[in-house]
This record gives sequence, C-alpha cells and structure tokens, in this order.
Amino acid sequence: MNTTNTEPRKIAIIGSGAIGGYVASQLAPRHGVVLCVRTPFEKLVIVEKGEEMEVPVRIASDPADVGPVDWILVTTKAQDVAGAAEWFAALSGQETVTVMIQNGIDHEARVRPLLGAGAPVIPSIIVCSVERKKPGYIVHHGRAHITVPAGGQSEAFAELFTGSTFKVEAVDDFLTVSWKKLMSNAMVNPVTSLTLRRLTVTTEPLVAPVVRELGREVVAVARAAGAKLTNEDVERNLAGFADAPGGGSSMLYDRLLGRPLEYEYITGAVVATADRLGVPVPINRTILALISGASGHKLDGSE
Ligand SMILES: NC(=O)C1=CN([C@@H]2O[C@H](COP(=O)(O)OP(=O)(O)OC[C@H]3O[C@@H](n4cnc5c(N)ncnc54)[C@H](OP(=O)(O)O)[C@@H]3O)[C@@H](O)[C@H]2O)C=CC1
Ligand SMILES: CC(C)(CO)C(=O)C(=O)O
Repeated sequence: MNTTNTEPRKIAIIGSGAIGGYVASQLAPRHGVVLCVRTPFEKLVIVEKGEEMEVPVRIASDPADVGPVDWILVTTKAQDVAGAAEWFAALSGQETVTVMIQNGIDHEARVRPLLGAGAPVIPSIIVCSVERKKPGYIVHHGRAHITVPAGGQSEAFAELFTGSTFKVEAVDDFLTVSWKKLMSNAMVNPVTSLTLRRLTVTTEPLVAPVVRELGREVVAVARAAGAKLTNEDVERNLAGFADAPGGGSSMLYDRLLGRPLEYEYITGAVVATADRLGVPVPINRTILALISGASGHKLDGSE
C-alpha cells in the first residue's frame, strides 16, 4: 500500500460518538468511511454553526460485515478500547495503520494487546469541542486540530485530512503536547462533570483557584515526567476556557447521561504518574475520589 499519496482510502472509525462522528464528516467527502458502531443508528448528522448536514458514510454494527481497511481510527472512550476487540480483528490487514484519537497518555498501550506485535500505531492528541446529543447526531462547538508524533506514517495520516477543516500537525516533542492536553483535561473535565456546568464554570471566583491548582499540580508531574510545561500554560488554559461559550467537556456529557466516566485515563493518569515519580498531587487525588464516585451513576439519585 502506498500511504503517501492522496488517493481515496478505506477508513474505519471505531467509536462513532462525538469525535468519531465529526472526524468522519471531514474524511467522508474524499475517502470511503465506515463507522463501526456499538449502538446502531440510521444516519450521521453533524450540526455546524446551527446547520444540519447528513454525512455520506456506511454504518456497520456487526464485525462480520466489514473487511480489512487501510486505516483504523479509534475514537471510543479510553476505557472502551478492549471491548472493541472483534472490530480490530475484522478490520486489520497486512498494512493497516491504527490511529488512537483519544484523550490521555499511553495511547499505544491501550490498543497493542488487540493488534499484532509489529502493527503500526499512531497516538494522537485532538483539540476539538464536540457534543453527541443522541446516537448519530453531533454538534461541533469549535476547533479542529490533531497533533501526531513526527515520523512513521504520520505524514500519510495528515494527508487524509487534506481539504478538511482539520489541521494535522506532526511534532518532535509529542510528550509535551500530550501532557499539555492532559493538563487541560485534568483542569476542566472533572470540574464540569461534578458541577454539571459548561467551561464557563471555571470563571466562578471560588472555582477558578481550584482549577488553577489542579493545573499547577499537573505541571509539576509533567515536568518530572520530562515534558516542558510551565505555570503560564495553566493561565493560558484558564483564559481559553473563559472564552469558550457553549463548550462543555466529554466527561460532562457522559455524566449528564449517567454513563461511565473516563476518569482513570485523565485524573487517574495524573495521580498514577505522580505516585510513580514522587510528586504530591493532593487536589487531583481528592477530585479523583469524587469523580470515581460519580462515574456511571444517574443524576436523579436513584443509583
Ligand atoms: N467530545 C469532545 O469534545 C472531545 C473528546 N475527546 C476524547 O475523544 C475520545 C472520544 O470521546 P467522545 O467522542 O466524546 O466520546 P463519545 O462517548 O461521544 O463516543 C464514543 C463512542 O464509542 C462507542 N463505543 C464504545 N465501545 C464501543 C465498541 N466496543 N464498539 C464500537 N463502538 C464503541 C460508543 O458507542 P455507544 O453509542 O454504544 O455508547 C460511542 O458512540 C475520548 O478519549 C475523549 O476524551 C477529546 C477532545 C474533545
Ligand atoms: C474539554 C475538551 C473539549 C478540551 O479540553 C476535551 O478535550 C474534552 O471534552 O474531553
């Protein structure tokens, strides 16, 4: 397979929620896209600036109905990767490249047990605010940026998005980009989820200092792990959240629906790394306890 030209490719997206649906909408005009879904739906609709658009994709709910593809894009929540084992088996061919489009760190470790030892895997960091209102109905609140590590198949991956709204950037210091995004998520995802508020909750006078301290703890952990973060990154994030009307977080949307929360891969990853490297993170540890208690529980108190 020649992965460095711009011919149409066979692309499968495992996990067609908010991110998977929006990414599909940007690839479908030029490539053959199949959505590998757990909960079937009839059609994929994207809402962009208030306008609905139906996306021409194939929707498959049975791994027996698909064959090997050029690219597998993984956009489930991090804790759901293992549950998609049958999709990986059906979609993987000799030259299939798998791209992890998820929050958190250690992307490759999540999927490696489901793939052959030498199968190429690209980790990625996505900045894009999207909300799934119901299966197959996705609202894009703004931004469309993906970062991948330089080298390997990353250039070919970036070419898939030619002509789309996504900017795909390949960087040498992927570690720093990963920790910057993890910091952003550790600052807002649990706080929006616990307060049931959108990003503007971070401007509340009593909330902002907690969010700032969550970020500063992550800076200390990230630096111990070798990433180049500073407290200025925390301030930049706070200013950015205040300037994001309408946007929430993926953890807020899950909490509103009583779904399992991705906390182990966000705040949990911060605390686990902090413990390994001997960095104190008391606020993140407290938030981890609270968000773990909220995960998967209904909002009406009925458990
Ligand atoms: N939403 C956002 O704005 C952002 C999200 N992210 C990250 O992107 C990743 C995806 O998040 P998001 O799109 O919000 O999540 P969603 O919950 O909206 O979508 C995840 C999808 O994965 C599906 N899924 C789960 N298990 C399987 C399976 N075994 N087979 C097939 N499909 C499966 C779910 O199906 P079902 O319908 O059955 O539940 C759901 O449709 C996460 O890591 C998140 O943190 C990053 C940046 C922004
Ligand atoms: C909050 C946001 C959009 C960016 O920090 C995100 O990554 C998420 O919703 O999980």
